Amino acid sequence: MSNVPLVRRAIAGASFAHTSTSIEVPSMNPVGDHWTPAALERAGSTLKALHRMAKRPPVHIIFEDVGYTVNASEGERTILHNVSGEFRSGELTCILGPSGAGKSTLLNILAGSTGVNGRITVNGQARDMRVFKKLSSYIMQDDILQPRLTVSESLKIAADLKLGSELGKAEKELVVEEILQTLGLWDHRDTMSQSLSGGQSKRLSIALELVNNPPIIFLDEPTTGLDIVSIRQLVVLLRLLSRQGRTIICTIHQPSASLFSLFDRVYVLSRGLCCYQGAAPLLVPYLAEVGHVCPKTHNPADFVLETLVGNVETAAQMSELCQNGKLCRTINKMIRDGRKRELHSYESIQRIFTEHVAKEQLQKMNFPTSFMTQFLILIKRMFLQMRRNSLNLWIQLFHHIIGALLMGGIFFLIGNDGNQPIANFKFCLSCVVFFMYTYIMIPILLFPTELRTLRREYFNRWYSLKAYYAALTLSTMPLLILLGTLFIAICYTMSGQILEFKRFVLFTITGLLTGICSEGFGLLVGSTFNATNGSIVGPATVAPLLALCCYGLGFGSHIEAFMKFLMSLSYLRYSLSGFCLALYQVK
Ligand SMILES: Nc1ncnc2c1ncn2[C@@H]1O[C@H](COP(=O)(O)OP(=O)(O)OP(=O)(O)O)[C@@H](O)[C@H]1O
Repeated sequence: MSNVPLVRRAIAGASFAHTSTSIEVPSMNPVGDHWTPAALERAGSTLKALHRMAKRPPVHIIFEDVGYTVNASEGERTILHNVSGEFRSGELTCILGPSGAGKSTLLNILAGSTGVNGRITVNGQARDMRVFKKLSSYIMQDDILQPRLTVSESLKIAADLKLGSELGKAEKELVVEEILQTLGLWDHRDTMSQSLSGGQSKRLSIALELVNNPPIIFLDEPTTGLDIVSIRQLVVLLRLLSRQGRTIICTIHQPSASLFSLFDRVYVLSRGLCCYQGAAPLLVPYLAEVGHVCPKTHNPADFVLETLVGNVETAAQMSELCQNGKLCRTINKMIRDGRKRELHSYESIQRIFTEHVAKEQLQKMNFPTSFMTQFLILIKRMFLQMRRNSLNLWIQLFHHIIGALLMGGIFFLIGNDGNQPIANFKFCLSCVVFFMYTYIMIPILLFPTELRTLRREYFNRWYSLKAYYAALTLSTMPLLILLGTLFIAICYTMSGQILEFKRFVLFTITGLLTGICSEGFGLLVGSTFNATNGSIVGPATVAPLLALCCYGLGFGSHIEAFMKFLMSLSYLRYSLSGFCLALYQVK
């Protein structure tokens, strides 16, 4: 990291544009060491460097009378009752409240969920989701990282996808280095994501979204599953990032007293009502105003939650006092800091995105990179992960070899025996069943896990679904072709079929096409159901297709029109015909 200058004073003020008196300088750095001179220099320099890279304008969100209703089994249910509030750039805000209060719902709405009443403005202008999506990142509670990529590989791929041609290769590498340093992941840059600890994984999730330097970051329960030390490290890190002008909003469960004081702004929700909004130190006096005096030795965060859970009336009372979020309690110093001076107008944000791109182009350009670039990066990532999952490859290889040997053994040399056409037909049917079940079950079992990563990356506009689907389908193709051909080569020869090149190729193509169609069907099931339900729904759905594929054998031409229609829906029927024609069609 010789290319990153050491600027000690950055931590003390230069890069902390919004430091206010109520907030102390954190006592630990993001990697958990005490603030030794070296750590100060390292954090200061990288923050400054990140700041230099930060070309995004600060963003200030105001929401007014936001209501959200869902259709539940018991009828319409209001989750948010016309709440208001504001989140400012340069501040770390936490949304606090008892379980079921509506915290995640509010966060999702602010991040872009639709079907909401009320008004949301960004820097004083009505929010344009097209622009807002490019400004914000959402880090989910149960983020799944790419398990078989190292930390730096994951970040490089994120940089390639999210920065596109905005920066050159060398600059992207510098950005990756800086982020790794800032987030305390430099020493773990060559560690596989699956081997990271909970805190490190969370930091990597943040690092991945920091690559394109979004001015707004939403985090849903970022501290869940972490120990107290990791939680503190994470919150300190979020605070440091907010100091560079970012708007950081997170939901959180019961922060400790010391952690609570690290937040600049607290937004308390209960029963879908805003009960308090403002500076963390002003919460205790506010509670006293409504008759709930927090004992000196008590954690204010615990106290407010206990008060709200234990007393149904209190939520309404507190909500009335703060006008359901319209009134905000701030410390004078925070206002005096003059956040206005660096708040760009919303038009200026739009200008940043439109200055190089014509408006019509912008409408089409939903993603930072072209379809082809996304496809190439994704397919490379998929191949790399596949290559590293050698156990999976061995299992699939053995499955195909053992399956082929069994099939060849059962139907040994029946292909050349003119007395056994039915046995040969059964051989073809067995091949249909093998390709169908093998390739349906792989995506049903594996895709639900992958789907969580896909949701995060797609929601954060890394790539289009078209590019992902194309890469996913093509990435499995080489293995399918290789293993499918190996399977057919073994059982075709063992079962004594006619050794003609054309017949063998047609037989193989039929098997491979069956596998491809089954994989597509498996993806449909895998993206709709979880692995448990999918492994019931998948086989249960293809069983009728299998029955339809041999229905009508020996009926002659007397098949009802309706059954003919149903039979035509079974892709397995075409597979069976394909196998039989390859073996029996006279040239
Ligand atoms: N689509 C939906 N249908 C029915 N109820 C819903 C729906 N979405 C959310 N809810 C309900 O709305 C309430 C608020 O949910 P939300 O996930 O926002 O709570 P939360 O404050 O984040 O809770 P927790 O801290 O436990 O995660 C909950 O009672 C939840 O059951």
